[in-house]
Amino acid sequence: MKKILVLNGPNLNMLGRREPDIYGTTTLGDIEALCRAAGAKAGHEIDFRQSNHEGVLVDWIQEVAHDPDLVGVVINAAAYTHTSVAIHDALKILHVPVVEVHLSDPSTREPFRHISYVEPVASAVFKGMGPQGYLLGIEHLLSN
Ligand SMILES: O=C(O)[C@]1(O)C=C(c2cccc(Sc3ccccc3)c2)[C@@H](O)[C@H](O)C1
Repeated sequence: MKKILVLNGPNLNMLGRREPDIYGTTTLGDIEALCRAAGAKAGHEIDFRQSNHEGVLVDWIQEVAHDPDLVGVVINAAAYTHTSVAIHDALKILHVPVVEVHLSDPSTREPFRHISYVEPVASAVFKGMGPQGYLLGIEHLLSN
C-alpha cells in the first residue's frame, strides 16, 4: 500500500492546550485522525509521527528515504523549521515530494520565525490554515 509520512516537530504533542488564538484548540490526535481519514479515502497509509528531538526526525526521514511505497512527506517541523540545517539536509535525500505545513503563518509572527530551512526543499507550503493545511498537503501529494 502506498504511504505518506506525516512528521511533526517539537511541542506539537502539547497542541490544543495553550495559545488557542495562535494554534487553535485542535489536538495533534485530532489532526492525526483527520489525516488518517483522508489517507484511507484515497487508499493510502498515513504514517503519522511526532518528536521533540531533531535527531529523531532526521532518523525517521532517513528510515523512509528508500521506501518504494513512500509517495511523499508532509512535515510540520515547528521550531526546527527555523533552525535545522540537519532536517533540511535529510529532506534533500528524499526522492519524493516534501510538503511544508504550519498551523499558523510564521511570516506574520516574530522575525525569527520568518526563515524556513524546510521551504527550499518543499514542493508546496501550506501555512496559516490550521489543520486544513495538513489535508491540503496530503491532497497535494495524492495529486502528483
Ligand atoms: O504554526 C505552526 O504549526 C508552527 O510550525 C508551530 C510552532 C509551535 C511552537 C510552539 C508550540 C507549538 S504547539 C503548542 C501550542 C500551544 C501550546 C503547546 C504546544 C507549535 C512554531 O514553532 C512554528 O514557528 C510554527
